[in-house]
Amino acid sequence: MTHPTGSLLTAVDLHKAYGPTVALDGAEFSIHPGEVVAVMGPSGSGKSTLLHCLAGIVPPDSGSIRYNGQEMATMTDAQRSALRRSEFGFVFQFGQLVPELTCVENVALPLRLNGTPRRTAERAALSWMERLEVDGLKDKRPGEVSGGQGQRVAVARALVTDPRVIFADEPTGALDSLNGERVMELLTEAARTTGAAVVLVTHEARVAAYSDREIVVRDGKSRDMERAV
Ligand SMILES: Nc1ncnc2c1ncn2[C@@H]1O[C@H](COP(=O)(O)OP(=O)(O)OP(=O)(O)O)[C@@H](O)[C@H]1O
Repeated sequence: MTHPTGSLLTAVDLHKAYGPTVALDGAEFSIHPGEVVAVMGPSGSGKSTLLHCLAGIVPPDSGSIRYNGQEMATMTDAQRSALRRSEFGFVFQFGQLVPELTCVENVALPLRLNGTPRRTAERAALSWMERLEVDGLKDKRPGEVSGGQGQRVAVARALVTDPRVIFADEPTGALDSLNGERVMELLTEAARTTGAAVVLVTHEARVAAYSDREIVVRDGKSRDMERAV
């Protein structure tokens, strides 16, 4: 298997084991700029491991991952973490907002970590919070907002650096269906306006319906599903 051309992020023949547990067993992946790809599959099939490998958080035991044509394994740790800070955005199941910071400080955090001055960072953060309809919560702390509101704050934080790829691991997993759908609508709409690609891990067909394409992971192996509609 070779890397497909024209893709932004590709993985070929990924293997990863945790001790005796095989998490990835020859998984493949590719995503184009601006594409929303849902990674589906049963619990324990290797979805999160695939996402962590693609994002350069966990190194695979073997196989190849390329971002923008560059082999991830040949990057230094510093290069990989710079990539995560500037090119990638992350949304997890439980927002993982910093409880001590206000919502606007949380959204501004990735820019602050990249060295952007506070005022500029918070101005950009607020404009993303407006788009995610949570600007009214700017001075509240994560403990004072609802689950759905917190996830929208987390989506704003993932988008604030204008990433090329957004990794979303069960972003609606802790939400009721109405809130979940709103988060998905806002996330995919925002990604389409900025041209970011979205890697969306979910086991819910309703959430995957927001994607352009689905990949099913089973026992660490992946299969590309052509969407009928
Ligand atoms: N850090 C780890 N240490 C040990 N085993 C792990 C670790 N991470 C994942 N695993 C194991 O690897 C396999 C794949 O896990 P992974 O979390 O990738 O699956 P998943 O499809 O995302 O599951 P879920 O839908 O339940 O989140 C599972 O058997 C899991 O127990």
